[in-house]
Amino acid sequence: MNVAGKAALVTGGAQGLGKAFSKILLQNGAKVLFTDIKEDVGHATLSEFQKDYGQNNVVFIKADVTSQPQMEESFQLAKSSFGRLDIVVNNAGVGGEHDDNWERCKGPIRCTRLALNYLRRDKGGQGGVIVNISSAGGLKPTQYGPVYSGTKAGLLMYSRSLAANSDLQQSGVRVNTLCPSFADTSLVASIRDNETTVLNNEKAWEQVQSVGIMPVEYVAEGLFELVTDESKNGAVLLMAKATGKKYLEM
Ligand SMILES: NC(=O)C1=CN([C@@H]2O[C@H](COP(=O)(O)OP(=O)(O)OC[C@H]3O[C@@H](n4cnc5c(N)ncnc54)[C@H](O)[C@@H]3O)[C@@H](O)[C@H]2O)C=CC1
Ligand SMILES: CCCCC/C=C\C=C\C(=O)C/C=C\C/C=C\CCCC(=O)O
Repeated sequence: MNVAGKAALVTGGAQGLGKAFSKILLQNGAKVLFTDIKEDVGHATLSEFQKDYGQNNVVFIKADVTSQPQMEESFQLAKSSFGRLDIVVNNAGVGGEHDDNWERCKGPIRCTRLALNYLRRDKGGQGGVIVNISSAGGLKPTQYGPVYSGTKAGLLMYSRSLAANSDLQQSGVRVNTLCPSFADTSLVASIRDNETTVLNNEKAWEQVQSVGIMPVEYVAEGLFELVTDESKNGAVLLMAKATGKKYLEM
């Protein structure tokens, strides 16, 4: 897929990986609507992007992926702003080991289901691609983040199962999963700063340092590949500092 002139919706795009994903799409000529719950950070990112990529090529809406009505509004706004929707990146997510963090899995599923109403050719769309942001922790156990790993594994298998659906394939929609190891964002910094509820912050931070931290721009290259390479459906791309990009045969 050539993303020039295409339209994307990215959740949690105000900062971190979501900002890097939005940026690489804009740099390559796509129009991007990004959502976030952080209104001030979202508006600052919006100004930066509008200056660099054009006033009409980027839109921000304060919207929470845990809210069905707010996400319905976000999808409608993307369609009315750009006249089309081709790419959806389910990125928004939080750390933390609370029981209710199953929303980390439910939020992207909610948004994937909404996305299908806009992308499917048999629903008036033009086909397209959904990329769900899981984690390396969705593929292998993270001893200090069992709820985190469990929710990310759930999202991974949801995405793979949907991608295997023949009706969806015929309707022109691809579904891929990106599984990064640690990247340089506030989510990872919150382990170091003791601001998240992993099971043991000190030991988890030691693990982060031994595994290594990737720049967000590098992870965005993986996202871009999953969006643009039309041979990829049901693909699972693991990215880690030590091993680079690796497609998994599962
Ligand atoms: N940073 C890392 O090492 C890795 C992160 N991930 C995943 O990447 C995604 C992005 O994480 P980071 O950029 O690291 O974190 P971050 O904390 O820097 O950025 C996440 C953004 O999502 C927003 N957000 C959180 N909950 C939201 C909600 N309910 N609705 C809308 N927006 C919401 C936040 O306000 C924030 O702007 C997450 O799904 C995370 O689990 C996956 C693998 C590695
Ligand atoms: C440790 C739980 C982290 C909770 C949330 C904060 C950051 C999230 C980062 C990621 O999603 C990356 C997660 C896991 C990295 C992959 C492997 C860790 C295990 C390493 C090993 O045992 O070899």
